[in-house]
Amino acid sequence: MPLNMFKDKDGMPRIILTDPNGSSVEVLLYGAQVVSWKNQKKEELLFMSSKGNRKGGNKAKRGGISVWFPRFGDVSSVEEDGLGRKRLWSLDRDPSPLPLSDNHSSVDLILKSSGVYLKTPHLSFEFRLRICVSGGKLIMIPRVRNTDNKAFSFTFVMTNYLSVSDISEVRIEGLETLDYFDNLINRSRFTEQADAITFDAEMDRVYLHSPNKIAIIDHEKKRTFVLHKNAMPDAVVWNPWDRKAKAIGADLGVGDYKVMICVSSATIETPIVLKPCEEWKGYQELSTVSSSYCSGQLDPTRVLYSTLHSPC
Ligand SMILES: O=P(O)(O)OC[C@H]1O[C@@H](O)[C@H](O)[C@@H](O)[C@@H]1O
Repeated sequence: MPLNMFKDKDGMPRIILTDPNGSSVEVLLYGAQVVSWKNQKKEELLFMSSKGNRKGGNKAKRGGISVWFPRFGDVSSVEEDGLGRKRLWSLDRDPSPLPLSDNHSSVDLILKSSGVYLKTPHLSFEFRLRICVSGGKLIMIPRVRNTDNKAFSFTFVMTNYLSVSDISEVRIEGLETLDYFDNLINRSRFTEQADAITFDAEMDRVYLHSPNKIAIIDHEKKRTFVLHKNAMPDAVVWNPWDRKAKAIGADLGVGDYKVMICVSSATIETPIVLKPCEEWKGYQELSTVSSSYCSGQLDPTRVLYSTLHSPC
């Protein structure tokens, strides 16, 4: 299936995957960041910042999908915090044993600790990421292997910046009644009381033990994103709203917060622990359905708890 690899104007290797129905995904090898996901009609489904690159040695723009590994938001270890997004990945020439099926386009990437420069070199891992577009769905399968002779623990987040028409018209279903840490109130723990999550101010929450399907409903666009995940029990919901967007400044446009929502697959509360040679495998699938699937018509048992049929 078509895979087009080229260098962009900054000399950065990029890959474009196109599936038979015309959907496409674009990936930067720097940080293994997905910077575009387009449907058959060539509409962009991911948000990318209208401003320049991030600060602090990260050569990528804010937006798309990127992975936080081996630490998420860990101020005690700036070097390890989001390490995977600050390095150049390689094509994985030996991606077995994941099976492949027809009608998809995929790429396998790898980041090895042996190729990663650290001031405090004590990590030993192989991080593989399969990115696949199939029937318009964007599937990402991360795998982390401990290549050390002692146990290794890590937290993991797959940050999904979704493009929405107007954040005030967005509703998230699947997180109601869950406990969450509120990052805006010193990570205090609360229980969600609302029927669904809606937005009228900054939000930065880690929902715990979330179901494996979450619906992000864009009323104005009459489109619902379905986030389907496995082995990542938490979900981060983030929108900076106007004040934080201004404070972020350099890599986020002032009005960008209105047309984006971050809903991320995560494992934060309980870090993953791998014994020597053990491997962890996650799964994330993003798809869209039309508004017939929107609020009030969501069948929670069918939608939120249905099983996965991965083509990748
Ligand atoms: O830095 P990313 O991956 O774009 O994540 C989006 C945001 O997610 C939030 O949860 C964090 O508190 C922010 O600091 C972060 O910027």
